[in-house]
This record gives sequence, structure tokens and C-alpha cells, in this order.
Amino acid sequence: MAQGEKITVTNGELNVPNKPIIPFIEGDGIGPDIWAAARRVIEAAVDKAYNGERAIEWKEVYAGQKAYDRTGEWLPKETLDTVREYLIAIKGPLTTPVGGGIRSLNVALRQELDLFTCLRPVRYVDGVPSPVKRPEDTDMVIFRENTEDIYAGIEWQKGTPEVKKVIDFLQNEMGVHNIRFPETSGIGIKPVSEEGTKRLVRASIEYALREGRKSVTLVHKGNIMKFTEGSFKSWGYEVAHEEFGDKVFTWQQYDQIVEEQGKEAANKAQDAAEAEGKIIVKDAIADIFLQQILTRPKEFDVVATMNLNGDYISDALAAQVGGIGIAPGANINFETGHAIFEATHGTAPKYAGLDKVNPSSVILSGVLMLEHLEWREAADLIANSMDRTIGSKTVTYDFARMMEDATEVKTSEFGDALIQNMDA
Ligand SMILES: NC(=O)C1=CN([C@@H]2O[C@H](COP(=O)(O)OP(=O)(O)OC[C@H]3O[C@@H](n4cnc5c(N)ncnc54)[C@H](OP(=O)(O)O)[C@@H]3O)[C@@H](O)[C@H]2O)C=CC1
Ligand SMILES: O=C(O)CCC(=O)C(=O)O
Ligand SMILES: [Mg+2]
Repeated sequence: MAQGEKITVTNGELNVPNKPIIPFIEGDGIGPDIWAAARRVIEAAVDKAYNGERAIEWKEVYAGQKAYDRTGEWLPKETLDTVREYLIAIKGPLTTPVGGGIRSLNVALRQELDLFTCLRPVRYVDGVPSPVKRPEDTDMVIFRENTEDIYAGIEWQKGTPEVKKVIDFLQNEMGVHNIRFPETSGIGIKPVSEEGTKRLVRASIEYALREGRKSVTLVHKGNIMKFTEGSFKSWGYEVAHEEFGDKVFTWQQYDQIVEEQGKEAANKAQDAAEAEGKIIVKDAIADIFLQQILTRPKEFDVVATMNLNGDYISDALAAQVGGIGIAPGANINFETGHAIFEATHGTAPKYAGLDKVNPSSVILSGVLMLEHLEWREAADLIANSMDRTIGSKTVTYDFARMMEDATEVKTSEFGDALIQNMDA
């Protein structure tokens, strides 16, 4: 039984004891390699920052292969109950087979605990090799809706009685005539709700205001998927207008001024709003957005989008600042206080057990967790040490292959270097 105390929440504020119990899931594939390094780095930073007065009491909980081997279940109820009870957890990646087998345990955790925001900050760490000319221009925070959309996994396989029933219903009762090959189609459903959209966009605007960000961009494919992605855009603007009033200036307001007074007046109004520190709420269609984040990254700041778009955007943006080896994330319910911190990447099975991959994504997810607990001194120790370590070209294989004169180290050695450089 772990010693320590529970983190609790009162009126949306976390109460963090000096020895909080934090559940962790080691993860599949490279999970054990990166988690071992991350755990040591986080412990060293907390110890150094608070001279032993604070410490994390880790509590292992099981999911994925390790859970299956021990209990015969991929995601035991006990794991969900424990995370629910202790509020904050951190996890390694979990495998999801393609085209059959179990559904994503990562998605199940997010849905079961209603962790409606997948928050993925994307910013450049000095010295990291990147495929773009000015990686430092990319500084965005993704707010990805985390519980709905086609990502929810509501689908039926080709040739089953279930899919036939759904197709018959669509054709006979809903007047659908454009399923191109009904006999050989699988069908997926894409639920996107007003409630789910509004809580996500609300959280993104609140974050932008709190963190002094400049804009929130609603990313959607609403021209094609009018009542899901298109509605996401409309509901997003509604939240902005109805709940944030004079704290925001939206592109809908801009368009209205263009209509009534012309473009010059609209530009002036937007400039004035920016000067007053208002958040600009705008939108972009997903395909062109993927081009513009590469060509004009400075124009984007906080990004609010649906589940699948957010998944694609996360990996694309991670590439711009050096790749998935350094891409942290958090799954958060801002209303209940529940949060699970995890890297953006997956289990990278070909590297499992080789002590080779970059642990930075899960370590920086730990930094996000420490910031969330307001243990900023410990978070800063890790972030600064990461700057120094990468700055001295001590890196894992993924960065070493793109750098000249790098010293390539193993996962565990990178962890050692981070701990050593906390003293520098
Ligand atoms: N939240 C989660 O738990 C997630 C789980 N997954 C699951 O992971 C499994 C594998 O997915 P896959 O599509 O291969 O994606 P992965 O993210 O696991 O790996 C893809 C590639 O990304 C690079 N990479 C990933 N992690 C690291 C790291 N820590 N350091 C350096 N490079 C890294 C490697 O590239 P290279 O070979 O070029 O060096 C790797 O081959 C699937 O079952 C998927 O469902 C996927 C995403 C998230
Ligand atoms: O759950 C999975 O296996 C994949 C999830 C994923 O890619 C993500 O959340 O970014
Ligand atoms: Mg992904």
C-alpha cells in the first residue's frame, strides 16, 4: 500500500499534499523504457526542488498487455476506479491493433473518465533538429476534443448482420442513396455534440485568457461535414460570443463589420481588439490549415478542434519542432479535475526493450503534470535541464540522426544526463 495522501479538488481547485499518491501505467512497447527514465527524472527534480519535503508516491495500475497477463483483462475496473479516486495519473503508450482486436484502451480511458480535452502544447526546444527553417516560429497549444467524433469507435464491419441493418435503415428510412457499394461497406458514425464542443472551446478560450495567448483557431471540415464539423464551428463561435463577450473578438464580428462598414473598418477593429489584449477567435478549414501551420506558423496559437483532426494535427505539428520524440500531452477534464498525462506518440513496437528511444515526450508530459500540480520549481528544473542537455548535443537516436557531432545516448543515459544537468 502506497504511503502518501490523495490529491483532492474543491470548487475546481486542486489540493495537492506534499506526498501525493499518483497512479501510473507503464504502457506497452517502449513504455517500460521511457517510463523508467521519466520516473527517475521526475523524482530527482522533485527531490532537488523541495529538499525532500515533497515527493510523489507512485502507485502502479495496470492496462494493456501487462494488465492482460496479470488479470485477463486489458483495462481492469480497478485501474479506472483508482485513477478516478486519485484524480491525476500518468501513463505510457498502449497498443491498439489495426483492423480488428480490442478497441483503443487510450480512447477508453479518456471516455470512461470523461477527459474531454487532449491538450498538446507544441513548442520548440533550442537545439532540436527540425525539418523546417524556423522551428521556433511554431508555438501552439492543441485543444483536441477527446471523447466524441468518428474516433469514438462506433462502427460496423462489412458483411455483418449489424452493418446490413444500419445500411437498410439508412437507405429505407433515412432516404440515403449515395452509399456507393452497400454490399461491401463498413459503416462508421461520427457523433459531434453541442455540449461536447462547447466545453472544449470554453476550456480553450479560458486557457488562452489565462496564459496570455493571442488567438484560438477553430479547425474543422465544416464545408463537407456540415452538421458535425460545421456545427463545431458555429457552436464554437456561440461560446465565444455568449460566454466571453468583450474578452474576445471573433471573425464573425469581423465579417459583420466588413458587411456594414467595409474592410478597413474591420481591420481597425481587429487591431484595436488585439491591442486591448482580446483573444481573436477565428476558424480554418482543416486541409488548408495543415498547409498554413507549415508555411505561416506564427499566425496560430491555441487550436481547438475535433478528435480525429486533433490526432493528425498533433503528429504533424510535432514534426515541425523535432518530432514525436518530444511531444507531450495531457488528457484533462477541467470540470472534475481528473487528468491523465501521456506522450503524443505510441508504443513504437520495433524499439521495445532496446533502451533506445527518446523519453522526452513522457518526461515533458511529467513537466505538464508538475505544472498542473503547481510544482513549478520541479517542472522548471526538468525543462531547463532538457534545454542544456539537448543544447550540448547529448541526444537519443532520433535526434542524433539529424544532427552533426551529436553524442548518441540510450534512453536511460539520456535520463542520467537530464538528472546530472539539473545541477549545472
Ligand atoms: N496514446 C497512446 O498510447 C498511443 C498509442 N498508439 C499505438 O501505438 C502503436 C504503434 O503506433 P505507430 O503508428 O507505430 O506510432 P508510434 O508513435 O508508436 O511510432 C511511430 C514512429 O514514431 C517514432 N517514435 C515514436 N515514439 C518515439 C520516441 N519515444 N522516440 C523516438 N521516436 C519515436 C519512431 O519513428 P522512427 O522509426 O522513424 O524512428 C516510430 O517508429 C499502435 O498500436 C497505436 O495504436 C499510437 C499513438 C498514441
Ligand atoms: O489509441 C491509440 O492507439 C491511438 C491514439 C492516438 O494516436 C492519439 O491519441 O494520438
Ligand atoms: Mg495520435
